[in-house]
Amino acid sequence: MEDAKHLRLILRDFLTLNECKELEFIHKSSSTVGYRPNVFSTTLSHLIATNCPHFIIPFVPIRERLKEKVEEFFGCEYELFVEFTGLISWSKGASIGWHSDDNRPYLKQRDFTAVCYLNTYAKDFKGGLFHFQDGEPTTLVPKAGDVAIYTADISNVHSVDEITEGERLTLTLWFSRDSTHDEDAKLISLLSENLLCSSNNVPGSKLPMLASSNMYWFSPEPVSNQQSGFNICCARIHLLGFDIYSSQEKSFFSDIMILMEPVKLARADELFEHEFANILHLLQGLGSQVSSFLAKRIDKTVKILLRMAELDMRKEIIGMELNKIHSEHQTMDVQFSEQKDLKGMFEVFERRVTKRLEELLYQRWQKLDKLLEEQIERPKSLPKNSWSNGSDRVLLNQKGETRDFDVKEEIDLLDDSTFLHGDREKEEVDIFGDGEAEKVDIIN
Ligand SMILES: O=C(O)CCC(=O)C(=O)O
Ligand SMILES: [Fe+2]
Repeated sequence: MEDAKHLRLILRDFLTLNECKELEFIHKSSSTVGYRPNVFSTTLSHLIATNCPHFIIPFVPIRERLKEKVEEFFGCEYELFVEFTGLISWSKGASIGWHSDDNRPYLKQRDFTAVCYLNTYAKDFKGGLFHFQDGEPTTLVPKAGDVAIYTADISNVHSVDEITEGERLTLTLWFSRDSTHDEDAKLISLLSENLLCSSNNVPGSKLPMLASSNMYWFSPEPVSNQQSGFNICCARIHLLGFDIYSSQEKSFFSDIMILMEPVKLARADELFEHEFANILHLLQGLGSQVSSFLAKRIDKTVKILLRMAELDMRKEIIGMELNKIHSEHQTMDVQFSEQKDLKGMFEVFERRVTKRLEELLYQRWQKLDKLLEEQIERPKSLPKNSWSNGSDRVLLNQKGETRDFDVKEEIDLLDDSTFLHGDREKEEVDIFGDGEAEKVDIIN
């Protein structure tokens, strides 16, 4: 970095692994689709908007420490302002070509960048190496805890290789000398609005808001050989070691209605009491809801929860794998004791467990995917005799005239077993029995 033309600073182990894990947990439970394909982000304003402001707590000391480092390294005479803070994850297929971080007119306020790596190249993902176009170092290999700090201008043009496997996670901050771009000011105003709107007396007011319905992941994994979409929320709930319980359905995967119906959160044989509006809501509630059962300090709890969840999931799979190996090879003990290279043996076992973990999750996701497709394809028909004639629904025909809908006979002109008395809002039917198809909107 000693090159004055390319001011940059690489700090090793700036964050502890626990800090990395904690931020990862927050991202996994709260992220939303990002600014580009295969990118997810969790911004602080998103956390406030979804009623999870407590998740900001772990960011605060990290932001402060980073700001001090940046001010010190660049010899800033005046205080800097954090312009943006976000957790950003890139999954397979994401990359970014040569650019500087202030390369748009609306980004000119960005003076310095800090990228904290929250997970590790080769261990958690493949691809995703960072390169500077000029000067030293040329390539950075992301490692959990390390930070890269550089100026946001053209003296630090950089790129990131395409992710080829796994998910790469960073905490990215931009700093500005311009106080009008102070992220804190925006956050404080959002927080005060949020406080004004929520009442502590209302039960459940501390619960997260519904997530946006675009929390969807279109996985480019070759597993299903197609760009199939599956719900990242389910995947993430399971990755975090929890289960979903629906009072409507005994078995979670028996019906995709779970996306639309109230659900509860479960872990092992513990069922948490609160009922969430749907699975998206539950995912957001995961951190805050469970934490209140266990401890007051959210940051500590999240760490504990994360570790428990990981251990549980691993333990379960290790147990299953061992049983399988045992039944496959009655002579397992002999085989193992013959192994001299214990480390090698452990690595093989680890790989096997990890592979099994991935397979299991994919199986679940694929099953869910199939159910989702079935649900979409299944016509929403109701048996004719399940509704009574003389309905008081109001119809709007193509001419814009409204009239009461007095059902005599409903003819399925589309031949798709879909009748007006499904919950479709538009249908083409011969509603008055004169052989003429009418396009109608149902008003209520
Ligand atoms: O994640 C990184 O290593 C850098 C990302 C980057 O260049 C950007 O978001 O502008
Ligand atoms: Fe960049």
